[in-house]
Amino acid sequence: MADSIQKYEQTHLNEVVAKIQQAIQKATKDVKTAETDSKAIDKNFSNEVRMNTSTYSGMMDTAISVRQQQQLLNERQNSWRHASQQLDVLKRLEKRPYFARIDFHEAGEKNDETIYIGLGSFSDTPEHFLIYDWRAPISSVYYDGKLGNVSYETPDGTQEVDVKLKRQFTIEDGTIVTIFDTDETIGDQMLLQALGNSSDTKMKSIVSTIQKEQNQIIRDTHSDLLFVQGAAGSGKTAAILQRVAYLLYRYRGHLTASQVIMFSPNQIFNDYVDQVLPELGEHNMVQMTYYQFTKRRIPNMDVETLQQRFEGKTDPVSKKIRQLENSLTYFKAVTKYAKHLETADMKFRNLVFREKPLADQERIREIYYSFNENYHLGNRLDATKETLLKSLNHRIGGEVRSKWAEKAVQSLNHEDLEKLYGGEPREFDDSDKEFKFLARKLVIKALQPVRNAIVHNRFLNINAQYVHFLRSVPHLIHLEKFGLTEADWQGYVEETIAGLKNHQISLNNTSAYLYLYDLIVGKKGERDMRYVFIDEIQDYTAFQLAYLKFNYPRAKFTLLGDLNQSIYSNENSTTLLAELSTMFDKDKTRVIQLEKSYRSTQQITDFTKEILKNGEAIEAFQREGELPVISVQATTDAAVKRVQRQLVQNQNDGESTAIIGKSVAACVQITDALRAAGEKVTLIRTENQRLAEGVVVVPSFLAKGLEFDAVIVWDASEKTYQDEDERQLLYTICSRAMHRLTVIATKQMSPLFDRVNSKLYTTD
Ligand SMILES: Nc1ncnc2c1ncn2[C@@H]1O[C@H](COP(=O)(O)OP(=O)(O)OP(=O)(O)O)[C@@H](O)[C@H]1O
Repeated sequence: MADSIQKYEQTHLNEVVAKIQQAIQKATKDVKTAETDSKAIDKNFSNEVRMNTSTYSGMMDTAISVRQQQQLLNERQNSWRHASQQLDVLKRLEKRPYFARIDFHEAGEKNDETIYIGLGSFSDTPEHFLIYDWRAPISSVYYDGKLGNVSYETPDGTQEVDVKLKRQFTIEDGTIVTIFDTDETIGDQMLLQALGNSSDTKMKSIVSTIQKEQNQIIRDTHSDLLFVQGAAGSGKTAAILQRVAYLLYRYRGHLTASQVIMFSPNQIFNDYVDQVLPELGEHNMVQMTYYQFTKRRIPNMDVETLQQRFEGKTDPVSKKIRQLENSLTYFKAVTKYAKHLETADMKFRNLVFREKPLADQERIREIYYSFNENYHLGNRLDATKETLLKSLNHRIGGEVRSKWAEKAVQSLNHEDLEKLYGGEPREFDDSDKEFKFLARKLVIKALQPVRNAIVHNRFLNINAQYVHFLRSVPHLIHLEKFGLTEADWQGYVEETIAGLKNHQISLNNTSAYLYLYDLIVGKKGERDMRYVFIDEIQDYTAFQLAYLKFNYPRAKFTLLGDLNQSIYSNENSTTLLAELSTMFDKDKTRVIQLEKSYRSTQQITDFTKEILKNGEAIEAFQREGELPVISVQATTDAAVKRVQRQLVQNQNDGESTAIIGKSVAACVQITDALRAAGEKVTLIRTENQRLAEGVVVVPSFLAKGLEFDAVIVWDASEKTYQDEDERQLLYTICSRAMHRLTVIATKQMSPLFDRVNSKLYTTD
């Protein structure tokens, strides 16, 4: 790059930085003023607001003045919040004000325009922007096209511009380090530089190098369902995190981070991505795993964990049963069954008071079915509750005259009496009235648990109801279409009942159980949630997706996945796609395909994609590295030694390493062996652990979505990976590596590598 350009840009940068610094000074003052103002108001509050509650007008005055002070305080606090947010943005901009410049000509305008793009916007006068936020409509031009005519979307419609220059900068502490002029979407050089960095325990934002297809994902505002199918490492996760930031900016004032929820594969992944939005100056959205989403609603059950699900039964009948439970057919069966409950078969529990039924199941059933057919499940239940509460109130009179109440009043001590009288006047005409007063209070208190039980639907027998549903399945679904007999199913139902008795429930049953409960109580879902993101969609079932859609009825969905990375191999991810298309309006569905893989070197991507049978479409990003190594050792001991040698080499080359085993057991095996040999490694056993620095050992199902400089695949032997349907799992594991991949086996390599061209790896 010519020196004159470098000089020009550095001078411009210096001017901008100087203005930012001025703004920082002013913002710092504003924050202080707002702080002092708040304190002063607080002080005033105690000095000036006189509490006068002796007369009605005095009370009014006091109330008005409290309110005025409160309003003042709120205003000051708002301006404080605003000023400190502003200061935050400015401080971020001071270090790295922008990363790009574009020059363009807008149709109808006299002159060309130059704008600089950074993490936030900055202007010295209201109309004069020195930096544009990367999410501003015009910034889209930087990501979207080449030089020449480019269109971009604004809230007022599509605009055309003629782009004349696209320039990228790397800036460190106020100094320009590199400048690239480019006519590519985002010049490869800049991307190369970004991708050359080492892995980290936290994911970083990618705003300066967002690719064209990723930009489409980020800025889509029309689709109700945005489905992103992309190869491992194609930046799906990166793109959606920037998408959240974009949406928060685009709908500022109407959308908050709490109205955006992201479902991620496991807690480790949540932890891995939780810095991206703060780095972009935004609050994190709500983040959850599907397991957490369901588990919080049935705290007294042990819901099947990721590990149990991963290591679950693989016999043919269990597989078929899972296929059935995963399907939309099953979801519809629950819906149909619930509808049927409007006319018959609801299960109730007795409402018990003092060991006798206050209303027994029969009576409750009578009430429940006494309402006409216009009452649907939710309002039928509400009406039942109302009737039950009324009869509870009628009951009070009777109980006041009961023996137990009389006895209870007689045994009240002084302290109890004080409590029962509370602040109420104690003058009674006669002792009978006083007795009734006290007895009434005692009865109401004693009936409170029953009242709570009614309010909280505890008279529903949801467990029995669910079992009844399971038993009804053969009447609702043609089992033979799923290759199952009635006996297969009944066997499974018995197993589930036994589990429920021990407070154990599978994730599939949890979904159906909760859905049935929601229908019975007429739950309408969280209508406030506006955007739902689901990462690694291939690991969800159609049932779960339908249930999430039911839970967030007004939200737009962004689903990301790679049908080649389905790790619960026995579930069929292509059916998922077909079922998905029936759930959303076709006109409002958009599918975006990402084929380029950015995570790994060309050598690693070329190798991993050959593990797949249909991996041709995956395109490697041209970044050179060494060939993957396959190493088959004669004994386990030798294999462990081979791992140790690799660790030394990785460490010498500054590559952080993850050893990925298939199951927890395999990970424990290698961890123990390495520790016995004096190595320091961190074993990640459960999803609630955090990623640590240094060497980590991770089971495959927890490595989802993560990446590491170097990956050692532990025990890729024939005995470990044999099944055709483990191909995708192996692909997922290998595709976690950014720069170096070592595959280690004992005795015999897994046949799943047979189709990989031998030129694509070396052996030792
Ligand atoms: N435009 C980009 N600029 C810079 N880095 C990028 C870009 N796109 C993706 N990356 C990087 O590539 C790596 C892989 O991205 P990401 O984890 O989002 O992929 P993914 O599609 O979610 O992968 P997987 O399906 O394997 O979980 C990350 O390190 C990410 O930062």
